[in-house]
Amino acid sequence: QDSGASGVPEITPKSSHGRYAPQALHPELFSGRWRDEWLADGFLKAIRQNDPAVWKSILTEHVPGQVYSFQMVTEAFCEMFLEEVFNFYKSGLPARRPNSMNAYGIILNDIGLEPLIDELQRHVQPLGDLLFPGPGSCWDGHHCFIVRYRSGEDLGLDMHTDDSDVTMNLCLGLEFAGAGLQFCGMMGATDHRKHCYTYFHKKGSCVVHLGRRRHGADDITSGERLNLILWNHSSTYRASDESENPDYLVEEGAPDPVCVSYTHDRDFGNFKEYPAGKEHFRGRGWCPRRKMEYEGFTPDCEEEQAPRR
Ligand SMILES: O=C(O)CCC(=O)C(=O)O
Ligand SMILES: [Fe+2]
Repeated sequence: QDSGASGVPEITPKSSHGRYAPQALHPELFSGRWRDEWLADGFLKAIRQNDPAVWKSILTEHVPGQVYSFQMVTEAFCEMFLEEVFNFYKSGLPARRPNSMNAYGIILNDIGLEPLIDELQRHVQPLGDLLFPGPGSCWDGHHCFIVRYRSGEDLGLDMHTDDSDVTMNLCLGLEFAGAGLQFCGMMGATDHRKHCYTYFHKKGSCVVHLGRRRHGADDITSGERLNLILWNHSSTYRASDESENPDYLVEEGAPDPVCVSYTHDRDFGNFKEYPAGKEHFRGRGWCPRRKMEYEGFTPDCEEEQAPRR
């Protein structure tokens, strides 16, 4: 966790489970039932008819077979949900941070929203089956959190892969500029660090991708952005050989600068300047894996520490 970094609030490893709901502004969010009027028309129709052709009709395919988006909720829902999130921040109740990379987010299960997210996962399960049979099938768990970006706090998110089988990333608002979501290759593929697509968030829209696809968010250049991130887990898939023994191939060439990660990469500094406050990551990366380096690879640091993975 980044708790040592300056300006980052103290992280309390406790949750506010059960303590927040009684002071909620919108108790209907805590009932575990999605109201029809919260959902975008097409998404509601797809849930009701549950026909692959209807699901397909609501999707935009950004990267063939890999990155999709659809309108998930209404703008009114986004506003109401964020009112609740801001009310939680105001309550001063403790919230664990979603992961080491998001210093200002909150885990939704911790504030009593698990039933709502359980139902959301049931609603999107047919889409998982349709788009990504295997990682998108038999979901039996999730990790769901809010990410928040604004001036003086986090602005963007370093390149990474998710601890998720299929990720859904829903933009809730507010108003912002910048913040392209950059997609690169799959973990372990020859083009893991080659750019493939830049997605621009739209309020109420949800982008869908495999957790193992490298991605990261450009800095916002103004405004404030909050997204709901749903990491869908399938223990059936995780027990499969494909998931347990994934291929890892030699990188095909030098990475695209947009795809490098200061947290994970051994050659970041050859392509970009380490951001202020992140210099301590130099020499601590693991990517590319040893013996899997592209021709001409050199680390950005003479004294690399032992690989962590
Ligand atoms: O900020 C975004 O849109 C990306 C967030 C993300 O990739 C994550 O939290 O894992
Ligand atoms: Fe992510």
